[in-house]
Amino acid sequence: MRTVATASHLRAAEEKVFSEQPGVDLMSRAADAIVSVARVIAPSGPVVVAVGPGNNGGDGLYAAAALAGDRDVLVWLAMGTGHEAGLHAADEAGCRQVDAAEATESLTDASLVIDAVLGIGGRAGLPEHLAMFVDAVDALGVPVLAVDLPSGLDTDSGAAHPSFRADCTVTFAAPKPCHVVGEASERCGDLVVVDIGVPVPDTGVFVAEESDVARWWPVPGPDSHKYTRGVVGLDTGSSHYPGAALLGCAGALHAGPGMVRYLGGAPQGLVVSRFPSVVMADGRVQAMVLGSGWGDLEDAAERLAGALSRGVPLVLDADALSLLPADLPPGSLLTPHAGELARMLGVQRHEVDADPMGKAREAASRFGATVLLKGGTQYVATPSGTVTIAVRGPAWTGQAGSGDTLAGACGTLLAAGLEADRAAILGASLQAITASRHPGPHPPDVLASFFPDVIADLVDVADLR
Ligand SMILES: NC(=O)C1=CN([C@@H]2O[C@H](COP(=O)(O)OP(=O)(O)OC[C@H]3O[C@@H](n4cnc5c(N)ncnc54)[C@H](OP(=O)(O)O)[C@@H]3O)[C@@H](O)[C@H]2O)[C@@H](O)CC1
Ligand SMILES: [K+]
Repeated sequence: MRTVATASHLRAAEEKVFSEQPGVDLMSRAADAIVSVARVIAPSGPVVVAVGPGNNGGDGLYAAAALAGDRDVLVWLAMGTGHEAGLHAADEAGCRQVDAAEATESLTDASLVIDAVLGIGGRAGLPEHLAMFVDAVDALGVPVLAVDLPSGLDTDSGAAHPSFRADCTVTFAAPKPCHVVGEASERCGDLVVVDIGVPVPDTGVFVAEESDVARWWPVPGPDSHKYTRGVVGLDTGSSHYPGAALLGCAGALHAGPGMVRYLGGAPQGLVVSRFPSVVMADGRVQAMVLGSGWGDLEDAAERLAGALSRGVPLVLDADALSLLPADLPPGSLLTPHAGELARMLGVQRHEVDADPMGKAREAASRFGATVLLKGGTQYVATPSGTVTIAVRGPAWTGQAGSGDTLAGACGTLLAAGLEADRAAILGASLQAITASRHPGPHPPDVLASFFPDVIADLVDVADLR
């Protein structure tokens, strides 16, 4: 996992470095990293560097100077001025300064555009002349390497302001919110996080990576059997929504449980004919999943009370989220989407949309349980206040039933003994990674059927480390 830091976190950390190590040259370290990545993306050919007035531009100018040793480098002062010492270095190294028209014309031959206009000091959006340049870059498909972040984005949010669209972003010390949440994260391309000697501040916000999923996945050992691997009970679905039972079972089974018991109100024959390994008899379970596809079941409160009396961690999804008891069993997980979270907190949906991380954290604190806020960006908030953003996937998973399979998968992971936050991070990330590796409009149960291959591949790679 990586810590996510805001612009002000980073500024405070950088100031500390400057006060403790006067004269330290962070900019040249940043420039070295940009040059290394630029050479990988575009080993030869002319480079156009769009430069802004601040230190982000300074990074770009020193990188331009280094690249000019063996290729044509054109420098465009996109805001009219640039970092003085960096500009001197670029001039000395033979970079050619161009105006907006020449920068745009030169795109036809360019192998790479380096966006060093604005970084963490930038205000969101782009002036008209830069927006036109970005349109030209996009139209010609020239690869873009963004320095720190694609200029135009707001460092601290996922909002889709007019901005560069990078193929790769080289950022320093830690990912910022714009790299990992919302539509902004889609503009960053591949993210390379470089250590330039600025210590990563403790923010309590993290982003999960595929390697975390691989390392934390509960792989059975030589002496494992079905009860040690974990038995998950599903009280999901109903006669009105029998499909939810199948979707929950699909998610739970394909995440690798020791056993799935189906204890809900959908026709048992339906479940067993589709999933013959699912056991219909009640008995011992190590975790329960409740609520998906309940609709307005008359005995919902009794069902929840019965599950609570087992004293095992619960995944409470969908309709069970409107019945939250005062005391949830330790290790329980709530899996609302934004609308459900708004209802849980008694606020409007737009308030959740405006501050999804804050609202997920508020709910975790209020209900004393881990909260997985589902959506394009998935937040896992714990009662202690930490928030982890799950691995992001394509929007193919935005469809009815995805939440039911996800709740099933999280139930399997809780039954395996994982803490609720790990179970949520792994379940949500697994679904996203699977959708990335098997893109297309697969229904949620079909997508879940690819989980085993993806898990096996992830775990195999982890074994080799
Ligand atoms: N600190 C360090 O040690 C290190 C920092 N590093 C690098 O520095 C970057 C941060 O540098 P920074 O603080 O100079 O801010 P930066 O993003 O270059 O922009 C500020 C300038 O842009 C202007 N401006 C802003 N928005 C605008 C707009 N929409 N339209 C037009 N103008 C706009 C703004 O003008 P003002 O607001 O003052 O009017 C100001 O002149 C960071 O991202 C990283 O790349 C690395 O070298 C590692 C070491
Ligand atoms: K930039």
